[in-house]
Amino acid sequence: MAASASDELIRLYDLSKSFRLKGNTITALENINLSIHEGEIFGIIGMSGAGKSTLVRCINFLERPTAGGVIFDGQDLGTLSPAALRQVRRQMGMIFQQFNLLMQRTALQNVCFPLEIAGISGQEAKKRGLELLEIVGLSERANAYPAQLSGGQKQRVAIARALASDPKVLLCDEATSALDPETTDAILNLLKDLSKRMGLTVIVITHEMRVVEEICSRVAVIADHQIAEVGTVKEVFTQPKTEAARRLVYRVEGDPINFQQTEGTQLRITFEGGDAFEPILAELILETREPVNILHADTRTIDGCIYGQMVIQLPPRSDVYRVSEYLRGQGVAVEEVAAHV
Ligand SMILES: Nc1ncnc2c1ncn2[C@@H]1O[C@H](COP(=O)(O)OP(=O)(O)OP(=O)(O)O)[C@@H](O)[C@H]1O
Repeated sequence: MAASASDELIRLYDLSKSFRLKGNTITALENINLSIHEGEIFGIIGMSGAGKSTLVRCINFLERPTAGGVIFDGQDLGTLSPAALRQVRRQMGMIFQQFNLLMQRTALQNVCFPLEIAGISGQEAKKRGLELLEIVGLSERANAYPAQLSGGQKQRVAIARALASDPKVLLCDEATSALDPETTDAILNLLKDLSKRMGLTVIVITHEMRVVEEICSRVAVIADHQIAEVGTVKEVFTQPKTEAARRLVYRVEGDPINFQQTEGTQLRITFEGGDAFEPILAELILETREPVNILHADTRTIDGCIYGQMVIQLPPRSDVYRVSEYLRGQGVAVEEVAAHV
């Protein structure tokens, strides 16, 4: 669904950021233009050093852009007084890879901290803090100290704390990068749920493609400090247009496959949104009685549909025509990439 201009929560315009370091100028971001809509989960991906963290810190003006600016909910942050900027920042929660909890305070006290700073009374802050811990599924650990919590639990506390000021957007800087895959899934589900239930806009900075696949609706690829590509996750992950996006999405440059030395015939199968490949291959083997060997697979499941490529090998003297026709009949594109007898 196309977003209307009124859906826009954040606009970055002509934004550049450079740092001065020992007489040298280091460019972190160059001429970034980006619009983020209310209620969406937006991913920002890029190689290390591309400028992702700087971008997120410019969004909430922890870093002031060197040129261009940020419009948040209709207000140009560069024009605000320090007090007005502090007010706006309260609408932008942030979570980090290392959680950044206060170690001498319990989970509940951590969540209450921003409420107390905002002048809310102890009793009221405690009540709200407990509600927030309930929302993130951690009520029973309210009195535990961070050292007594697992990584996933610490991140839940950090999320509850970030939600305390009732923000419009949650900025997540590599928020799941220190977590194991199972805990990552649990945190991603929580973020998805919060976005859906509270209409929260979430911006996810990550180097993990699967995080973007799992929760984001749109994604921007940053390369060499600029936006290389922006689009829906489906568009960017299935048909990356730039080399930078291809490198990230496929994790390789150019054509990743070279199995010229392998015996038999190799077929490249391209999936463009059909059902999972396991049943297709199982049926293929049953139907044609050919022993198919998977040489390479780089596929992704998005919205329950499969995209990407796979190279299969058939032994010498196989009925390649029959196998190809069977696969085409299942709606996948097939192309012979090598044949050796
Ligand atoms: N405070 C700073 N002073 C000087 N240079 C900086 C500063 N912050 C970032 N940079 C530089 O800006 C560039 C972008 O850094 P940034 O941390 O935004 O990249 P990143 O994409 O988040 O990388 P990573 O994934 O490794 O965290 C890098 O060259 C970095 O060294």
